[in-house]
Amino acid sequence: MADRFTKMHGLGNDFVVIDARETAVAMTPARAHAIADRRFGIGCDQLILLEPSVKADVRMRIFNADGSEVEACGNATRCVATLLAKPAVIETLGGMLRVTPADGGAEVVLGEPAFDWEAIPLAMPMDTRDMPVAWDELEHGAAVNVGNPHIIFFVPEADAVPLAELGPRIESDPLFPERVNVNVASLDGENQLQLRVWERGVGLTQACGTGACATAVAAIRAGLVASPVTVSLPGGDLIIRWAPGEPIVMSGAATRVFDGETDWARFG
Ligand SMILES: N[C@@H](CCC[C@H](N)C(=O)O)C(=O)O
Repeated sequence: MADRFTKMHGLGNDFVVIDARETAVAMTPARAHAIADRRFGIGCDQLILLEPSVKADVRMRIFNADGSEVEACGNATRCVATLLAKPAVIETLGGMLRVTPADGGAEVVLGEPAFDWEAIPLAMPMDTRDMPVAWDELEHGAAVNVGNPHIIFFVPEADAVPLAELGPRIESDPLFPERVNVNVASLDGENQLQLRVWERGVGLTQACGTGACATAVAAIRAGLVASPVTVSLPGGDLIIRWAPGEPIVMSGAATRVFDGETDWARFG
């Protein structure tokens, strides 16, 4: 039997989106991992499963390429918003997201960021504005949870950081009981940041929407920039708006690549 999916990306962060709102598709970490595999599967950074929701217009489940099911994905949320093609509320493990499709992309209203060490979560109490931590040249991170956990390092030159080496070490450090997404950012003009992200459960990606949100929030909190902030990632730019006590708003592009058919049974 042919099963349908849509291949999409948000600034090069790519997804296999399965619309299971009418016909259920069983998903397990092993199956998601097999589908995401770029050699033997379809290939993607995240697998996105759309299911019916009793609380919102749709429920969006997010699986990283390693098969782990996670709470949030900013770029995929914009992609799903364009598929829904009208203003909607999307239920995720990380909270309810309000989305509005816009020309070539979408605007997403995420919840308010969390800063308490327990909410990141961290393994021990710590000031999340300026953490007394260091992994080689990456020191004094800031931690923010925007539905999923992030650590952010502000550095003179984001491109110069050996993130492929430091990212996996930090992601799996015991300080982060649920692992962490690792962001390195540098100031790139007034209210502009350059960002690279090592994503939990994936590795280096072309863009990370929640990473852009967490980094902009940490930079605003540190007084480095003012909202709105332009965050430039290897795959393109996102605009992030935020003020203390308010939800984060992210705007950016979303791209439909192709509609495909397969047989989910071949992925276990
Ligand atoms: N690419 C995403 C983030 C996906 C989830 C992340 N890897 C995690 O494990 O939390 C984005 O655009 O936000």
